[in-house]
Amino acid sequence: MDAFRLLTRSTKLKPVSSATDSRLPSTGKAANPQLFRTAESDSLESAKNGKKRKRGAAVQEDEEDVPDLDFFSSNKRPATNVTETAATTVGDDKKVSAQNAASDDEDSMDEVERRTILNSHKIKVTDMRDLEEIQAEPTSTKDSKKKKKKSKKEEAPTLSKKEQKRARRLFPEPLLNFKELRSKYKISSRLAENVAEQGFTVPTEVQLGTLPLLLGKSSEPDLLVVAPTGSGKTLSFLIPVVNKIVRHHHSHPDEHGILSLVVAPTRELASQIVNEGRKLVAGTGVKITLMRKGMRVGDDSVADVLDENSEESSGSEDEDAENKPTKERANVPVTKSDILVTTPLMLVNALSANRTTTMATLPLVRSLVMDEADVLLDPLFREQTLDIWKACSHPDLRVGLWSATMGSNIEDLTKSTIKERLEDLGQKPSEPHALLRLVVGLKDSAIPNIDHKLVYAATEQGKLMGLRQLLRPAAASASDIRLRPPFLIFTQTIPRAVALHSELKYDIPAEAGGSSRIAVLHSDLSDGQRSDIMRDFRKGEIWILVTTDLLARGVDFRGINGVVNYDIPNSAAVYVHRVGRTGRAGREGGIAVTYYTKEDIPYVKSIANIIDVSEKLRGGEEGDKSIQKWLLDALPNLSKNSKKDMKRHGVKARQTPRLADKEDDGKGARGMRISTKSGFERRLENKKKGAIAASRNRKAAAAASGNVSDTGSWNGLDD
Ligand SMILES: Nc1ncnc2c1ncn2[C@@H]1O[C@H](COP(=O)(O)OP(=O)(O)OP(=O)(O)O)[C@@H](O)[C@H]1O
Repeated sequence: MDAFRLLTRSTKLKPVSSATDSRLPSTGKAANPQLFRTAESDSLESAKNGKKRKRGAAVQEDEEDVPDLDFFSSNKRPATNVTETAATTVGDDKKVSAQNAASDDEDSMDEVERRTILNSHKIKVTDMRDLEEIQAEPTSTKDSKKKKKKSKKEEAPTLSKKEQKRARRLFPEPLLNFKELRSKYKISSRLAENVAEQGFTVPTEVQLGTLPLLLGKSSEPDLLVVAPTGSGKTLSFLIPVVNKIVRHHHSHPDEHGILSLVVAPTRELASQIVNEGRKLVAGTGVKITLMRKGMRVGDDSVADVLDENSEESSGSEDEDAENKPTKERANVPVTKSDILVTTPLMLVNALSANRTTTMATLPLVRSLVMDEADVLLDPLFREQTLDIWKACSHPDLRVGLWSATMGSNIEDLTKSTIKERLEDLGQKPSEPHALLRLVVGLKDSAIPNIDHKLVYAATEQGKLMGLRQLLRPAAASASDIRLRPPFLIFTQTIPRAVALHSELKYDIPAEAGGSSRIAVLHSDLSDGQRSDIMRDFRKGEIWILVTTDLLARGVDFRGINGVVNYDIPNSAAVYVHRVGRTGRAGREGGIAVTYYTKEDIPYVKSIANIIDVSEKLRGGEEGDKSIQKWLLDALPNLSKNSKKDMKRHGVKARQTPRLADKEDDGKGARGMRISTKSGFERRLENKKKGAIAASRNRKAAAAASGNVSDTGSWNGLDD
């Protein structure tokens, strides 16, 4: 069914060419999910891949005879780790050999090849530690290296900032194709099969860069990753996590408990990660669970464990646990899972009996993944996230922080927390390891494969009219925006999302499915309602979803064609995440429409800048740019304090009516309000009111003079 055609009703629109159609995200996967590449790296990679394929056959044969498990038997990794080799690089990045860690076979690339590939995919890897720390690191087995390091240490103070930067830069071996996961990085064969079953053809940039770092022979680093929205970060952190657990199960068959934690800011994202994880763990013996209220997860002596499979299939365990009185809760079984995926508050509550006791520890956790790490470490979630981090008390814990945006304050916080945690523990990790940062593309920028439309709508009414044009393309001739469902509409607050949904719900014609095609999703709904709406939107039964920033981050609706910022986002980072819900995995043709009004003008510059950078990243002619230089120059800059205030509260006049009413007497807020009745209901009501008023007037007029006057009018929206 063509949703767009139905929505256009009988209006005659220019037929959309199949060429345009085929560029829509909803029409399917992109041929290549990579966002950045050059002809040079393409040919180099295919040359390497060609060579690999030939060898791959031989590797495959070998593997037939080798029992899977051998790869994971307590193999103490060689000491040629990223850290120590990074130390030898000071002042001479040509000698960077950290990258060689995974490349001691004949296939390994030389440094020029690695640089070429990494640079053309815009991948930048940096050792984040202080130079002194890099240099002071305990050495490997070789004395010569020791000597070398010592002499480098002496040289360090003389290095300029630029030289230090260069010294920190690393060029690790990239992953050329998914087969290498097995042939070169020796991941579990079942896990490799599960990856292959997903049918991906080429690794995305973030996979190409991070998987060798996390799976290579070097000591696994702590890792900060900044990579574009929709670029496949989930797979990048899940594959190593699952593989590490498979290996752990073989080396420590008696150790059971939560070995990996994945923390995400929303329930929707956490549940999506579990679904992705389930595809990867099938048949590996690894279990992955979504944290639910009432689950017991801490360092608990209760031996009674809950079988994950039965728990997942019945789906009633959490409700039961929640409803149990406290006394009985002590007997609620401990969840039996290797990977727990959770939102911060839910886990903190579970570990501290809703903040009534000190936090229990999670002593077995070896990997802590923070997805959307910048928001997890933002003031809103920071305390909870840090509590969880510190509750992971194993000295060999590795952390991964992943997002499409990451402020430098997050990097500093990460460094200090890693230090503090080890000091508090009074123990050292069994292997020294690095803290690396990997950035794909330009930090904090929007993906280049979508079209941005920044639309001045002057007033709230203007925005509503603009949106109606998108919903009913009958009037589309007035604008050049053609947004086909499915799409998302973001508002600043829950009441505005609810009101906008009511306003629009009868705008979809009955023959197109009527009001069931549009829904609203926000955090005031019950968990069940939220899951149902997510399911129906994914299934294509809901075409337009009005929501808040609850869905701005992480959620992957593969084929959505666009995003409408009905209310401007509170920050540039939120813009990057919201618009990143379209254009996933390299899909072309996604559109991001942002409306702004008079009140928004002070806040628009940061968004205009993001659009400008994204269009520059995309390349193309100067004339193709949607943000003209004069606009950028004309828009006012926002002070630091106002930015902070905006980030916290959004546009003041759009805050929830009560708060805004208090502060400005309600006048401003009224102007910014979206009616909570649908346009249809309001029209009916106004008609009725008009009819009553008209009849009253008629009676009065007739009584007075026998004339008829028509004063019945309404101030609703034009449509
Ligand atoms: N190598 C690949 N080739 C094609 N598609 C891929 C590949 N890797 C992942 N994907 C798909 O890309 C989509 C986006 O992946 P994912 O949700 O992990 O993105 P993300 O980087 O976490 O985005 P966000 O920053 O928005 O959270 C998913 O549908 C995933 O299945």
